[in-house]
Amino acid sequence: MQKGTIQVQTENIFPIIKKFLYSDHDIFLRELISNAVDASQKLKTLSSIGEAKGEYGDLNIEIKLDEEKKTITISDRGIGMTSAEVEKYLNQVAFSGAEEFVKKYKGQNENAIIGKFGLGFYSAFMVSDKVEVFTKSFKEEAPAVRWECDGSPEYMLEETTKADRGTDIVLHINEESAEFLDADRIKGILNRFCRFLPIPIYFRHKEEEKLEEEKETGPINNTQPAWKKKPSELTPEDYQSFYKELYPYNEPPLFWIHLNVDYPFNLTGILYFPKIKQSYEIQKDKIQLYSNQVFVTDEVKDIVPEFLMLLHGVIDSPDIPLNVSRSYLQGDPNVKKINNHITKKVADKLEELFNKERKEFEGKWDSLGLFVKYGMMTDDKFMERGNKFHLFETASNAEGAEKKFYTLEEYRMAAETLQKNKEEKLVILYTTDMVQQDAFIKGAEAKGYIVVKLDTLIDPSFINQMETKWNDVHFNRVDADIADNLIDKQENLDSVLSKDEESALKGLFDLKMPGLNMTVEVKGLSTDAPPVVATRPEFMRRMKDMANLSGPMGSFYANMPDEVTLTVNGNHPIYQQVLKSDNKEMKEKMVHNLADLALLSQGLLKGGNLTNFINRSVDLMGAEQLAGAKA
Ligand SMILES: Nc1ncnc2c1ncn2[C@@H]1O[C@H](COP(=O)(O)OP(=O)(O)OP(=O)(O)O)[C@@H](O)[C@H]1O
Repeated sequence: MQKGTIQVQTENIFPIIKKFLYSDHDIFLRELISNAVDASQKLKTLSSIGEAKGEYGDLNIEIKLDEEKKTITISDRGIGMTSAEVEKYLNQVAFSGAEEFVKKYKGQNENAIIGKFGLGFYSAFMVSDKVEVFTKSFKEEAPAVRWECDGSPEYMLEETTKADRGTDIVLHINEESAEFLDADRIKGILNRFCRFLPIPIYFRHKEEEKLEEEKETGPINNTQPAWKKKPSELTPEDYQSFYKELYPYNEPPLFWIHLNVDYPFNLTGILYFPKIKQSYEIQKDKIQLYSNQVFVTDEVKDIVPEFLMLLHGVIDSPDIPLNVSRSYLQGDPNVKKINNHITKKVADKLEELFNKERKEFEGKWDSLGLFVKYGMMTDDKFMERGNKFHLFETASNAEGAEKKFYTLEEYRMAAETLQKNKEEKLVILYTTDMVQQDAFIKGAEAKGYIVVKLDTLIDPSFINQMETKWNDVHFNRVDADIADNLIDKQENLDSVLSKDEESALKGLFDLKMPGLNMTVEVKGLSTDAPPVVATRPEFMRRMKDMANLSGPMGSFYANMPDEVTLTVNGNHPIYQQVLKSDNKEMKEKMVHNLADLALLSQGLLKGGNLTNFINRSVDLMGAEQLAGAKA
């Protein structure tokens, strides 16, 4: 037997390491199993080049929990270690690593440290009072050895007997880590970190002694996950079922992108576009990051562009270290490259779908639109690509009307002659609510304008941003003005009324209503246009919309009265009667009702104003009936 002192100067590194790593003790299992996987794969490689002799048999890794003895054992049938290798790798490499760690980061901020350092083998001491290693090298002449250490720099190394090649790491779980003596807890960790490891992993614990039986039920991991296969080997069903494996409760994805890069960095993975019905359903952090099939994290913030966090799936890159942290990733040049690559691939895929299967693409626009718009807003490179396949969906309530989709260029071509304003900008008319704004949509369509639907949560910001990015385009909500004025061509419209009649009419509409700041104008619209149209200037309405969202400016705008323009249609026949009538009270009531009806259609008639309208309407009905009875 050999006793020795591990070559470190700092006497008490373990308390420090324990403290630093406190936040995620679970990873000890990932680290030790990763080592076991490495050892198994090294054996495969050595055997394939003829350096390890004979059949290597099965290379299964076994995790055994013994609640009574309070141990967790990780066993592999990999290359194992000779006595000299144990000295070298466990006493020198692993522990000098630990010492370096302490020297470098003592006294520093905890978050900055975790992730900059491979935790490796000594992470075993986060949860153990004592660690034993039984190992037998694949080199046949080498005897098996047992190594033991209680976390102090003293260790013990002796020859032992071990039937099989490989390594057993026995962790004597310490008092504070008793939680890991629970089978469900261990299963949970295995599921998280080891689900797609390339070597079969079996878990057994004392109460389920029958390992053979368990073997029949199969390993806990899928050793050949879809992303590791060639796209040509996979059917759409394979992709779908892999998605189901990752997210059992989700609806099937819309489509996917298989990533496969060798140069200048190594990356594989599958990204899925999920079905999203509403923007509030969006869940970020669904993409899982792996390093050689070892789960690293599902916080992919710095690897995947912000807007693509809406995607689901898996990214695997050995160029990303196991112990990633935010601060580490931000400084990593590979991460930036990976980021750009993913953005490009996603744009390629969308463009391809758009070009080859436009109908299908349009059918998925409800969900796709969110990614595309979000991407165009946050990433100028992506916007350049997106300009080609971003779609506007038409809004039409007309009977039998079919949904149409326009790219920006197509919209421009179709609307250019009618929808250019006096500054030569293309005016895109949109609705945020097809039901509420029905009358306005119909009015605009009657003039030959094309109204599109921009009714999702991100559309208001999308509109604002695209107006600055597409510099010859202006957006106008379809109810921002009467149809004649929507495009702002500054054409003069005359009514059939004389100047005197117009000002008399305008006077009648000089109504004072709390909470509303009204401007009245008399115009000559067509006779079948409504008698009064209430509109809200685009700018003010946007301000109000923003007010609902945030900040001190928000509450400033929220408290401002609603700006409304009442456009009185001088050509409407009803005014001939109104102007002729001597009944002042009746006239005033009618005019007020006409104004209220217009406000009602804009959702601006509230509170006392609404009550007055109801009462007045009841009054008017009575009066009319009475008038009818007299005659
Ligand atoms: N199960 C095992 N079988 C054979 N060798 C092992 C085993 N576990 C550890 N080793 C040896 O001990 C060395 C040190 O392990 P450790 O986990 O500390 O570092 P690492 O695996 O090299 O790097 P990392 O810090 O990324 O884990 C390994 O490189 C390997 O040579």
